[in-house]
Amino acid sequence: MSAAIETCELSARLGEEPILHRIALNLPRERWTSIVGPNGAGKSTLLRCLAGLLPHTGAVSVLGRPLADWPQRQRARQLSWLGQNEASADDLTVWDVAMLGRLPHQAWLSPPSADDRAAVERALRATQAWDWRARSLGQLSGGERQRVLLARALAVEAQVLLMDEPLANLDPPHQADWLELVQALVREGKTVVSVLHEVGMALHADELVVMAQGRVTHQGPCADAATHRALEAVFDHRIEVHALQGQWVALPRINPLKSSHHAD
Ligand SMILES: Nc1ncnc2c1ncn2[C@@H]1O[C@H](COP(=O)(O)OP(=O)(O)OP(=O)(O)O)[C@@H](O)[C@H]1O
Repeated sequence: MSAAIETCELSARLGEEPILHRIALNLPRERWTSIVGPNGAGKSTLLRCLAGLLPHTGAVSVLGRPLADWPQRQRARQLSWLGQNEASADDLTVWDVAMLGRLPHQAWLSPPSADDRAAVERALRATQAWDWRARSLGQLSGGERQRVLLARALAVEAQVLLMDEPLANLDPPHQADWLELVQALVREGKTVVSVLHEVGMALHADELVVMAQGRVTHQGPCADAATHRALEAVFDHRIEVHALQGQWVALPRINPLKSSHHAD
């Protein structure tokens, strides 16, 4: 299957600091890929490079075309972005925030079309944010706000969605909703690439990219034993991957000596 995103010798710096080191990736189309790894591994930096938000060296191509060759608006229609702790205008209404996702579809200063309004409604309903559409973003809780930002990313109706920590602040039912949403997007033929700290959630993806110290240490299907071993290794064997009721789960590995006082 052809790649949604390919990188070759991708390197990036933040300030003077080299952060990503010659990353080669091939992320399949119509699949969900999760990027995991310890704090500071460079996951967000990689995702920002894939989105064209950070200067880098080496090559990145999206849907078979080098990132730099895409006209900006066209790229913004094909590549949707949900960032981590994004600053957004608190006084905008939820409806207006979601409508920002339609900007790449709109002519300069023209009002939203019926298609734009329909896409925004679908997106707000999909994240159960529709009832808040007249409220301002600043009046929402962290998790509610995250669902509105997710709706904005969905409203783009892009072919490829890049999401950095999309589960931040979401309670368990809404995390499960997010999983179903991503699976539905993939069934529709979209490609999703997410950075996730919740390893158990990441294991629901089709593919896993494991990162440490600015490098990819493993890429493979989530169901593969080799992927599980790479995951356990990158987290210093402080987690163990097990099968449970048809799902993969990551359990913390607790040192019995250190925790023995709990049993006293
Ligand atoms: N402005 C900066 N200048 C230099 N180094 C930076 C800068 N911003 C971030 N870094 C460093 O870059 C590295 C990669 O950061 P990045 O946010 O990509 O990691 P991450 O894997 O997403 O981490 P986390 O899991 O903690 O979110 C970290 O070691 C971080 O300290």
